[in-house]
Amino acid sequence: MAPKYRLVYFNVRGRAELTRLLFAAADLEYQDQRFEFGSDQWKELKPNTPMGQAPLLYVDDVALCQSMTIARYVARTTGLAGRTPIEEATADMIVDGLDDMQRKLVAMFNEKGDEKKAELQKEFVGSFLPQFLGNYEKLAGAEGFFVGDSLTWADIAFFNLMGWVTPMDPAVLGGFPNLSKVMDNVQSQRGIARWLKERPQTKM
Ligand SMILES: N[C@@H](CCC(=O)N[C@@H](CS)C(=O)NCC(=O)O)C(=O)O
Repeated sequence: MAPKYRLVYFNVRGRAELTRLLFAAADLEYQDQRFEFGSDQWKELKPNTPMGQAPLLYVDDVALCQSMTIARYVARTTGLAGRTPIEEATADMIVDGLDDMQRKLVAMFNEKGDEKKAELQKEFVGSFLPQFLGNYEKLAGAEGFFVGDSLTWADIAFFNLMGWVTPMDPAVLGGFPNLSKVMDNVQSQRGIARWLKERPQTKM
């Protein structure tokens, strides 16, 4: 019998959205259970989770935590992790590299001081981002896939993280044709296109 999947997270995109996109891409049924931050439901569940944090993915009775472990597991289960060990490692490299950008974004968004925030933004937009995207542009093929000639979780993870960046500058990928193609490939994938239309409108 096929396993039952239940994803538990807060009512935001945050650290669960990559997994939701993967389920959508594979058209794999799962329960998308959402709590409010600080809710009684979460307070009750927290002590009974492996590390006291969400997201969690329950695969039948097995509880997995750590967002990237969960996403990688779903990518493997759905054939989106790469076809060979070297393809899998290449996809992992792209995904792990995104963490550098994510840490910068989180630091910037969490910064409370106006002056410091402006300084971080200036460094991000003026220096970090062009260099980062320049590297990723070379890693994406002209067909718009980071690995081989078909969609993997690397493409989906890139698309997902760019959701934080494009609201700041919608034209940010203007000079990056391969990366623009990655974005098109992901958002036009049937299951993902449907999820993007129907997903709850929440905070990032
Ligand atoms: N490294 C973990 C971090 C998980 C994490 O920080 N989760 C936060 C929400 S984004 C959380 O569970 N906060 C509620 C709490 O700690 O009670 C992952 O990637 O899953």
